[in-house]
Amino acid sequence: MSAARDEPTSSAATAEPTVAEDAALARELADATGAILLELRDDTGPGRDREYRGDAEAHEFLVGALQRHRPDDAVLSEEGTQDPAPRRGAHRLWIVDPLDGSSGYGRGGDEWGVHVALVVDGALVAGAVALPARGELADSATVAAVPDTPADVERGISVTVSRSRPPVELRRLAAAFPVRTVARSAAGVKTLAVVDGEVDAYLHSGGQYEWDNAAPAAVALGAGLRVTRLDGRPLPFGADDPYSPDLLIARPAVHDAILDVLLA
Ligand SMILES: Nc1ncnc2c1ncn2[C@@H]1O[C@H](COP(=O)(O)O)[C@@H](OP(=O)(O)O)[C@H]1O
Ligand SMILES: [Mg+2]
Repeated sequence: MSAARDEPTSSAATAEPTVAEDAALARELADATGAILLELRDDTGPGRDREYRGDAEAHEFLVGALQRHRPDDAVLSEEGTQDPAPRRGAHRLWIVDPLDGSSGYGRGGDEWGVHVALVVDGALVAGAVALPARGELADSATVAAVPDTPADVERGISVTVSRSRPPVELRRLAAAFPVRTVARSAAGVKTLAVVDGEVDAYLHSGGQYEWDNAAPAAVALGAGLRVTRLDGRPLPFGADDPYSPDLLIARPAVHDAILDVLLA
């Protein structure tokens, strides 16, 4: 994450929000979108109608608020246009998932969230994840650091994975050391389980999009976790095609232990 943009500037012409200001805005808007979703949940019965209304109303509020607060910035939202032309080459691009885990939201569980992230010149600089039904809210600037304690592979590693689409790589990991699998819905729920120290790693493969993982990645990086693709490369953000097939989020010692197995 860039520190240089935190430097104060005296020139109004070049003034741009600081990283801390952008992270605070991400947090404020994730929280406010979450409040709208909680109210809608309480006003509607479980089912597809709640899910579709949640997606649509969260998108409308969140994208409208970003346009008011940051009128010069581009926005990529899961529920918005997928045409890359309006955001191609944008200096500042917000990547948002107004409702991640929407089917769980429709059913009435607590595994869903709101993602708000900012990419500047292709680099992920700020983000926030709200898990309103779980009372959790985290942003990249204020999240506490996760201690990089050693990976005790002999005792085993806990890995959180998609409830509906667990990664095939689990089998290779389980052949190398004991693995405790924790199935959860929603990328933000799984990421905050690593940030909170409840599990050692979040592993996903088989498909995802930048709106699913940009804000979780920003919060994880802010907490000192390592975030990469399963081949060890950093996750790219702001591409024309927002498809983002796989990821691994873990503290560095655990990340090394897992990639040692996956890349062997
Ligand atoms: N194989 C896949 N292809 C496309 N998207 C996927 C996917 N696996 C997970 N996702 C998306 O990643 C998010 C988290 O998924 P999961 O809960 O399974 O971990 C969900 O976003 P949405 O709920 O916003 O659609 C889901 O649609
Ligand atoms: Mg999503």
